[in-house]
Amino acid sequence: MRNGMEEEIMDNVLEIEGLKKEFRSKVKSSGFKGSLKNLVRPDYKTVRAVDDVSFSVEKGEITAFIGPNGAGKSTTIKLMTGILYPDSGHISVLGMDPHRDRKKLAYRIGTVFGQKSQLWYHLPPADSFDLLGSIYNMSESETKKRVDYLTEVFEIGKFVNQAVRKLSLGQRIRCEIAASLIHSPEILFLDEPTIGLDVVVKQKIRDLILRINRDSGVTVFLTSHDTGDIEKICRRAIVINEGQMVWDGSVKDMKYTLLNKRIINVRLEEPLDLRLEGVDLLKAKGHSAKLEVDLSVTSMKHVMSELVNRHNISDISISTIPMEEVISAIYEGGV
Ligand SMILES: Nc1ncnc2c1ncn2[C@@H]1O[C@H](COP(=O)(O)OP(=O)(O)OP(=O)(O)O)[C@@H](O)[C@H]1O
Repeated sequence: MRNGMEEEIMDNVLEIEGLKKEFRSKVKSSGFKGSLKNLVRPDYKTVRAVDDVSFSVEKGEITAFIGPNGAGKSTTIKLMTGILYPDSGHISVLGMDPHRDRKKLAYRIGTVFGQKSQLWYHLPPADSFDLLGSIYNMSESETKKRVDYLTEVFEIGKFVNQAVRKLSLGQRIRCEIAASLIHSPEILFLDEPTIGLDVVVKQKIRDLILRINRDSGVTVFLTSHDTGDIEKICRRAIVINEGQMVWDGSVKDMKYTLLNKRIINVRLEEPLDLRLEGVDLLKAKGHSAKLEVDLSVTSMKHVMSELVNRHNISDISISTIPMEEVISAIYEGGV
C-alpha cells in the first residue's frame, strides 16, 4: 500500500527542481570590420535562459506560465517536453525524464505551439487527425471514436473537411487543439493559444480548454500574454522573469494581496474634494472621479467614510487593480 508521501508524489504530474539552462550565442559586431571579426574571431555571450527554476504541478491543474518576452518560458517548456536538455536540475514529467524518455512521453502529452502547426497545411484537418491516430498507434475505430468526440466538442464539423489553408485562424486553432488531444494526453502544453483571435473566438477557446479539463482531467500548462486567458481559465500562475521565478501562487492572490490596491469609481452630486494619504486621484471629469487606494497606507473603511461625510454619492463601484497592471508590476520588480 502506498503511504501519504508517495500519494503526494504520484499526484504531481510535473516536478521541476533547480532547473538551469544557458545558451551561448555570437555577439554580432556591425560594419565591415565587425563582419570580418564575426567571421574570424567571433565574441560570444552567455544567456542564462532558465536560472534555478523549481515548481510542481498537480494532476488536473490549469497553470498559467507567464513572463515578459525573453523571460525563459519557451525554454522551460522545451525542457519539459524533452526538446532541450538542461544544464543542471531535475525534471520529471509523468514520472519520466523528458529528454531520455522523449518518445514514450510524446504518447502522453499534447502540445500546441502558436507558430508551429501539427496539421498538414494542404490537407483537411480530418485527414491530419487520421494520420495522427496512426502515428499514435491507435486503431481505426479508436481514432474515429475520438475524432467524432472532439469534432462535436470543438464544433468543427462544418470545416473539418476543408484544407487547413482555407480555414480562418480561429477555426485552425480549434482544429490544432483538437489534434493535440487525439491521443488523449494527460498533460496539454499550450503556447499562446488565443494570440491574434477576436474576443468571441478567444472566449470560445477558453471555454473549450475548461471543458476538456473538466471532462477528462487533463492538466493544462499554458503560456500567454493575454491577461484574459490567465484570469478566465487559470487558478494558478507561475511568473518568470530573466530566467527566475518571481511568483508562484493563485491568480486570485496575485490580484488581491500582491498589489494591495483598490480602484474606486465614483459619481457625485458635486465635484470631488478629497485629499487623503494613500489615495491617488487617477481621473476626474465633472462630477465623476477614479481613485486608487493604497491599502498599505489607509483603509477602505476610512476612505469610504470620508467620501460619505463630504459628498452626496450618486453611484460608486470598487474594484481591484486590472490584471495587466498587477503583472507589469511583478515584471518590473515592484512587488
Ligand atoms: N536557441 C537559443 N540560442 C540562444 N539564445 C536563446 C535560444 N533560445 C532562447 N534563447 C534566449 O534565452 C532567453 C529566453 O528565451 P525564451 O524563448 O525561453 O523566452 P520566452 O519567455 O519564451 O519569450 P517570448 O515570450 O518572447 O516567447 C532569451 O534571452 C533568448 O534570446
